[in-house]
Amino acid sequence: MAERSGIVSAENSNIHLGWLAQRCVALHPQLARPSRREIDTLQRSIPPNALVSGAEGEGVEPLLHALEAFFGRLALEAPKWREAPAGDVLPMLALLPGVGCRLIFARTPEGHWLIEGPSGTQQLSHFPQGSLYAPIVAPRKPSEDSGSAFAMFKAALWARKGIFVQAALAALLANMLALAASLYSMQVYDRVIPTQGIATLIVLTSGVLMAVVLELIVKMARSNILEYSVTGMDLEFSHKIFLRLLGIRMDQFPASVGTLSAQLRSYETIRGFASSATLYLAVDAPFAILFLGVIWMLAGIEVAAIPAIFFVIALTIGLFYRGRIARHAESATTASSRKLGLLVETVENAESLKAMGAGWQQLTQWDILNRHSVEDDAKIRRYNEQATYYAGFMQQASYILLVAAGAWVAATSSDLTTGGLVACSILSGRVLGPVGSLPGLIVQWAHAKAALGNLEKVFSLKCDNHAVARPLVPESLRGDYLVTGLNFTYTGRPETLAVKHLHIAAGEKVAILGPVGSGKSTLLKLLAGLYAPGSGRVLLDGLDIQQIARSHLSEHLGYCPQEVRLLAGTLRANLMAGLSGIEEEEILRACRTTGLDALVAAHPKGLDLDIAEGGSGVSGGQKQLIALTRLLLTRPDIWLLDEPTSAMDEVTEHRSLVALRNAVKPNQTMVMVTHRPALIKLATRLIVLGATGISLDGPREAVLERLRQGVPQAAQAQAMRVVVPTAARAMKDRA
Ligand SMILES: Nc1ncnc2c1ncn2[C@@H]1O[C@H](COP(=O)(O)OP(=O)(O)OP(=O)(O)O)[C@@H](O)[C@H]1O
Repeated sequence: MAERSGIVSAENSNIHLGWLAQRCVALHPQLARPSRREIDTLQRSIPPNALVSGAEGEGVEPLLHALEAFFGRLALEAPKWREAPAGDVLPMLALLPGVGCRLIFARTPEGHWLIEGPSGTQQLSHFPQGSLYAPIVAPRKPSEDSGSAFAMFKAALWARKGIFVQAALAALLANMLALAASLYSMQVYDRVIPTQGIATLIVLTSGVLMAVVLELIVKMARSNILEYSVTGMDLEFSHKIFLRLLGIRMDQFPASVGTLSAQLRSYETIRGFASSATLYLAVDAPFAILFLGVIWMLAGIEVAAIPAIFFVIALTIGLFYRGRIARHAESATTASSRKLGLLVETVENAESLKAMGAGWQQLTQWDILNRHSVEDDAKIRRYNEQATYYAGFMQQASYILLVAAGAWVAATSSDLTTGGLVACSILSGRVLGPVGSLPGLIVQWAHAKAALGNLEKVFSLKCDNHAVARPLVPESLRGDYLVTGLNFTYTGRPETLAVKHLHIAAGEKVAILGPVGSGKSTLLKLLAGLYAPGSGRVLLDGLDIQQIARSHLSEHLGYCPQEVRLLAGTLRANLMAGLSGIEEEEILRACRTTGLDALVAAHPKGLDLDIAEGGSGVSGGQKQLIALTRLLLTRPDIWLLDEPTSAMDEVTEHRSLVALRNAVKPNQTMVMVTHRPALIKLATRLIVLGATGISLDGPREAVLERLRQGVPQAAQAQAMRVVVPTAARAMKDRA
């Protein structure tokens, strides 16, 4: 990276990431525009003095980091900063001290630079000293790693092909140098001992020692090169896999958290295989042919044939064990994933298990799974040992037979000298050496293959904005929903929801009612774009919601889940999750509105009170208060609430409803799922779900009246028993 301390002067107000994003997308329409919140977060990470004079580069690092993240978010190639503009790679991004962040578009025939900023275009004859420039380059082809785990690994290896070529060259050199040792022995036996040539011995020994030292250096260098690239791959993989996890569409999420985490961790096994020393030994295997060639030259084909035959036999035995080892490795990997799943489930539900006295069931399952994985491991170990013993036996037998054949050739003809025989015996060890490492390699390969299969399962899950090349980022969202021909089914379940036609106009306040399990939450998740319908469409403002960028939906849609889960950290961090630039006073104001201030005031740490993973240590009602307060802080355009007050007492619920009533603007759409009569008061329209989809839909009073008169289905009537009379009474009271 270029020297940066030269960047001085100017104001941060001249760095407009919003404008820059717009221009970049105009230049490369295939780029996905980041959401306003993402841009805002990056903009805030740039200190005010990022390009300010006298600060001697202070603030420049965060600016460059922010721009790097910005380029990454746009899927542009990382900026490669230069100290001079280049006419042949325009347009370029320019950080101009005293001017700001600009785009250089062209150079006029008079030699002036045409630059563009948020307030328009201008010409500059020269740039201020200390400016930095980076070309804006979109990737030549979309990243290949989105399809499968294998494609991701392949792309990462391909990107580092230069390093592997270097490693292969180092292997070639190391093996050529290894030849020197065997040829040295030959010269000592044939030339030095018969002639007592001590001077020759000293020269030869010095030469071969140098060769051996060189071999060591080359091997160390090779190992360092590979280690460096493996570390880089490791960071890349873990980042991409986590990103993939974050992108999985919610209806695709596997039911077992433990199994999913085990699958995600599989990459560690693959990484272990890629970085294993045994793999590097395998690189030496092709050189066996070189050594066989030298043996052939020194002793003839009959001697060279012996290590060649044993090489083939050892290889065949290794491959024979491959299938067995692979089979057990696969089932051991599956068992270990399921063990982790069971472990996570047990820890998460420890309280319920204890209360129900069902711990022994988990223990039985644990023991069964454990037995499977221990048996598989034992079998793999046994096969590995057997294969290793066979390989060792092959090496010894090859050595003995080679010496015997060589001695026979030497005794019956003058084609082979004693020195030649010694050299051949050393080289035969080199031929069979890599085969000795084969069993270990097979075991690691089998585990890596099973792990890859596991990871592939995660990669086969559909992501948000699945198959949408360029997710839409509309300027605003009004909240006009149109659902047509919708069908939704959870994997392995009967159809959960069918909605032929549903229109919710922008600004409507809708409550969804219905019996337990009728699909209310599912419908809300479909309206939030968290789930994609199996068939039919959910249109938001006339756009297919699945085509709107997920980050954009998260920014504009306030979704409050039925079961609130909190993140490990502080209360403040939970209230601010995904948000930035919110002042403490604003947080406290929101807390006062919902009544969360009581929790803040009761704790000596206030907003910094610690929250454990999943939110344990906070009551159900408090969790809902936290979720609601956070929702108020996000100031969404559309409100989707799934039983937001179900765990609250009446007073808290009343306060929350007042807060909601004040926060939701008349032109904003609000859809609530509820069993609570109090919440219905906020709605002007009620939708009742039955077993077959929407059974009633209309203005609140009309629907309540219908429900009181007689409900279409018995099950529905039961669900309405609580809601209807109380809500109707409440409305009568009001009237
Ligand atoms: N993740 C899931 N995997 C499989 N089936 C599910 C899943 N979530 C819900 N279901 C099933 O889908 C149906 C509808 O569930 P949903 O949560 O939408 O109902 P609901 O009307 O919101 O119920 P409740 O009033 O109890 O909250 C139920 O039969 C439920 O068992």
